[in-house]
Amino acid sequence: MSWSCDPHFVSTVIQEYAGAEPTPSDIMKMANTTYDFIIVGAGTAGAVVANRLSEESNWSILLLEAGGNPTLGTEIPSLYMNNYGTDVDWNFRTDSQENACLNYKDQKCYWPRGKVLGGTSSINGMFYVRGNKQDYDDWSSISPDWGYDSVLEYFKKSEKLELKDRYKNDIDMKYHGTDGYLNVEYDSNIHPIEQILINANTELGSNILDDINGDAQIGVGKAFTIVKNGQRQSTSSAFLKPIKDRHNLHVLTNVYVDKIVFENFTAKGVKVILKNKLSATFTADKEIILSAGTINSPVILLKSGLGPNGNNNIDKEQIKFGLPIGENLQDHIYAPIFYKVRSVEESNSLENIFKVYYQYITEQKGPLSSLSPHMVISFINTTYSKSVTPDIQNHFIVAYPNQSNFVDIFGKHHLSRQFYNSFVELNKENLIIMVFVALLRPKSKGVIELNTSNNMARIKANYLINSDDLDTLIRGMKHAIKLEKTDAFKKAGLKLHWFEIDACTNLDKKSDDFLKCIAMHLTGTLYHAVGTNKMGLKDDSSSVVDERLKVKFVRNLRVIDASIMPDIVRGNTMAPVIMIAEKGSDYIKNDWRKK
Ligand SMILES: Cc1cc2nc3c(=O)[nH]c(=O)nc-3n(C[C@H](O)[C@H](O)[C@H](O)COP(=O)(O)OP(=O)(O)OC[C@H]3O[C@@H](n4cnc5c(N)ncnc54)[C@H](O)[C@@H]3O)c2cc1C
Repeated sequence: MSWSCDPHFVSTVIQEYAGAEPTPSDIMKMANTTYDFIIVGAGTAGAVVANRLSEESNWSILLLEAGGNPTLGTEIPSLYMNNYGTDVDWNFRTDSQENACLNYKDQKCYWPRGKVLGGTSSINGMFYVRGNKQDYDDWSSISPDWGYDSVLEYFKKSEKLELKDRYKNDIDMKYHGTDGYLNVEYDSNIHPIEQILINANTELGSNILDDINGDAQIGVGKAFTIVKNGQRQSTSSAFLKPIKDRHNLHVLTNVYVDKIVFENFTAKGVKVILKNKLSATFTADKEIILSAGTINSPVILLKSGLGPNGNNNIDKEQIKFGLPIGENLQDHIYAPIFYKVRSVEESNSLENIFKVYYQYITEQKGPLSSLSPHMVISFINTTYSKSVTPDIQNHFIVAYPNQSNFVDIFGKHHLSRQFYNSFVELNKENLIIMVFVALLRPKSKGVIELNTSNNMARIKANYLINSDDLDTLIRGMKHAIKLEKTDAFKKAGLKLHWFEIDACTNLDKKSDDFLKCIAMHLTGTLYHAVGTNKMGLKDDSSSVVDERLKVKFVRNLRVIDASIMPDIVRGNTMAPVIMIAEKGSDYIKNDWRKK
């Protein structure tokens, strides 16, 4: 194909991180251009794939994103939860749950997802955690290529680890890269509250981990984050911004991809819908890569007619295959345990707010620039303490007195008024620590379906439908309750606090039934949904993509994002998605360089 460069659309228009929003005449012009590759979704994975494929200067790449450009809110680390419910959030809600989220409006759980360049890496909590070695060794039954030793090289490839001097000797660089695009930071300053949490966890038997992504995972420590000089490093800022001068990459924002267009079982292009409802088709000579995430990648495949029963509302001429698209949905849910201590520390006084913003604007330092004091995490195994694979992960979230943004956040989740009001009341004169006790390997699985009334996703999360999951959560909650008896918590005056939940009021607080009730009513999610386009062996009828991430039964179509995970990893999911994107890009390069 002859590739001529249109200066209006070259990726230089990203300027900082800005993609171009096409006008109708741009679209007509571009729709007549055939690209080598089209990537759907400039999110966590899509931005990485766009970078790696455009390294081949004779390939032309079109990256399409439904959302717009990053905002101030997406760039300031400690404001990340303030993005919930804004224009940069898809704002999904699950179907009503039977066993979970019972204290939320209509028993629906809220699922934020990034609708912006960088996708969910632009609105997430920035924790850089890779999971357990065993996770990947289990995936190696699909192909040895996915075993830990192999994927470690891809984790390292994207990473640029920044270490403060005093930590240099504590980190084994065998596990880390220093030349990648993604700045990963280990904040060496330990906040006094973080120190209390580390001390309390060690009293309960946890080892201190200097490196949660190193040799061992079980223990307690501070997480690494994707922050650089006090600013978020989304995959947009890390992987797109530095290559804005590459002329073979076009990045378009506010373009919604509706479906894949096939000819003779071969993916040929994508049909898109613009903000003004205009539609157009872009074509690709080599491949289409779906990186629209766990919810929307399956939706696009379902709308394209590849799902179970060929899916109802598909044009008659579309091909029908019956792949198990949308199944195998897994997520990390948590039950919260609350601690309180009376405190006069006032973070919300006007004077303090001015000081904090001024410090951030002038120096990019201070409370807005990092996730401290929320950075401690711990991994435990609740049945066998010497195990190397955890079943519970704990996050520790701190609310200073009168911390109004937590209240906003509960509001956006549609938690009940009763809970919301009692949290505000308690938070007036108390610092609150929320221990999010998260289940790492849920047996309950959900499904993403196509809602034919609006052509959007229908999320059947099915949380806690397998009773083993509740049992594991309860063991985790009991562990978190033991923190109250530690010297570290006693010295700090931290006391367990149970919020009144009507359905649980009459239960004995020491009973499993009470803990079950709390877990089912105050369920939260770490927002780690994965697995809806499962990777599997060729003859595995429960899988959608093969070990090279190609969609089965068709040609020139791949999925590269969180949806391909066969089983959820035992840790946060962003770093694994970036690894998957690095690896998937190499598969594409190897396949097409040969031709
Ligand atoms: C609030 C929150 C906090 C989190 N915190 C952490 C954390 O601290 N650490 C961690 O490891 N993980 C965290 N996660 C999870 C992690 O961020 C995600 O698992 C990961 O980013 C998913 O990457 P992805 O590429 O699969 O999808 P995404 O990053 O969501 O990318 C999908 C992209 O496709 C675009 N898109 C979707 N549909 C279309 C369409 N039809 N047409 C065009 N474009 C489309 C989207 O707008 C988006 O840009 C968090 C998630 C959330 C929501």
